[in-house]
Amino acid sequence: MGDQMTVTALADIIRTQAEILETSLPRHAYTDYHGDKSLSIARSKLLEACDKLNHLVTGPIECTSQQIPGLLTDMIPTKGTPDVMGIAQGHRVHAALQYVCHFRLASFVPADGTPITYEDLARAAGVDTSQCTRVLQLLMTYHIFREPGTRIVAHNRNSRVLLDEDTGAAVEWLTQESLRSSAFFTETRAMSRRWSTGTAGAGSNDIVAPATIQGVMSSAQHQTALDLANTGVGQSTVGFFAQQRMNTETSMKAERYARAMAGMAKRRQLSAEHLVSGYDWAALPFGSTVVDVGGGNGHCSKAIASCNPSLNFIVQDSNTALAEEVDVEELGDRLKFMAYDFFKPQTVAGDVYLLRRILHHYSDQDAVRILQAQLCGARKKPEARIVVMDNIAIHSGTLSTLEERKTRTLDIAMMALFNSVERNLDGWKELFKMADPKLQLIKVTKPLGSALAVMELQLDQT
Ligand SMILES: C[S@@+](CC[C@H](N)C(=O)[O-])C[C@H]1O[C@@H](n2cnc3c(N)ncnc32)[C@H](O)[C@@H]1O
Repeated sequence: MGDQMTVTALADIIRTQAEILETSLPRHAYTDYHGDKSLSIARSKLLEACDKLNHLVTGPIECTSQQIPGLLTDMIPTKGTPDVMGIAQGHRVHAALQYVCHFRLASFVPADGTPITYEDLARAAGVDTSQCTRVLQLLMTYHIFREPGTRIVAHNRNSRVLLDEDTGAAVEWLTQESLRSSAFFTETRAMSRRWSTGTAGAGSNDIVAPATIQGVMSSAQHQTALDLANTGVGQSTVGFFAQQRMNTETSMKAERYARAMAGMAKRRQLSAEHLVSGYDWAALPFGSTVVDVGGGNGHCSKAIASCNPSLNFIVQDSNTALAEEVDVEELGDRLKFMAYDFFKPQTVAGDVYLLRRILHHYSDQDAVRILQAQLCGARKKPEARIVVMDNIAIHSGTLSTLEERKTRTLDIAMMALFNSVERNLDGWKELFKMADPKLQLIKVTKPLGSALAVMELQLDQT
């Protein structure tokens, strides 16, 4: 769907696709298409057309061509999302959400949809009534909370998701740490460029740092925007996770991060159900052991184990506190937790080493170290597989703009948080080759509705 389409042509697409969804699915359940590909396609066509329509009607900026001569005609044909100024102000909305999460406003609004006055809500949350009202009224324009009468507020479908502890933690983390890291995004890039010693990417104005600050410089070059936002120049460059073990505040952040990850995983596109369907677990020999590396609270292993009674699972993670979270009692001895640092040589001789949502957090250099550590285990059994479930970045223009936007957003998040990257298939192949030239990618599957692909790897024994 190009930018050349007319408003009415887009409206026609919207009508056709909307009718397909409305006649096939219950109201408000347009994501519940249960593996029906045609409904999934109808939904994505509908959303794509809405986005294009919005873009076309809004234009690049909310002003008239008289105010800025030539601007509208120059800019409408370019690819992009509507209203540049609007996008540039997105952080105001994030600030409002941050406020709501910090003061737990959602928890004081009755969950059953009955309203509460702004005054009562503010009193319960211990905040200023006027501030709280202004914050909520902005969010209402984004369909988060509703105002069913004068000076009262109630939950709607969107605001209610904040009541879920994990989802609430995800929104809080995104609007706090993650938002802060975004604010330092360009500064971090500029800093590492300025302090480069004149090699790749350095410009003629680059400063060669004096020897006295070499230590700070080399650590600063590896700093992420998140490090800079949290600790300042040259401080704590050992990475987000390690940094979180430093004190009470950071351990609280670590807990919130873990919860936030669980919250993100609750989105359908990241559901563990795609891992269950995306790999032929039933084909593994009876009694096989799946090693869930960086498996967190074991929710993925639990989902696979429930459908594959002949398999055993070892969930490894550096944060063993996560093991407390998920009830795995019904699986008995089939699922065990183990403290493990995935940069250290793997000691368990498993049949499958599962790395789900691990490698995309790391630069190529560190991701190679993680893979090589797992190969120490994989070499113990000739048939052992490594299964990587992660995002595969798409080539520009191959999917809808909305799908591409998700991948590109994640890519920037990875750069800001971890100095890492969302890899396309060639990038993944290159990474595997760097880990070991004998490590072969034997299968790639992308389950319907999943944001992540399943990549199966095996060491070539010849
Ligand atoms: C994004 S979560 C992914 C969790 C799980 N695999 C999933 O797909 O939901 C990353 C996990 O890696 C763990 N982790 C981080 N650094 C680690 C390390 N050095 N060794 C082992 N686990 C680590 C974190 O505690 C967290 O549980």
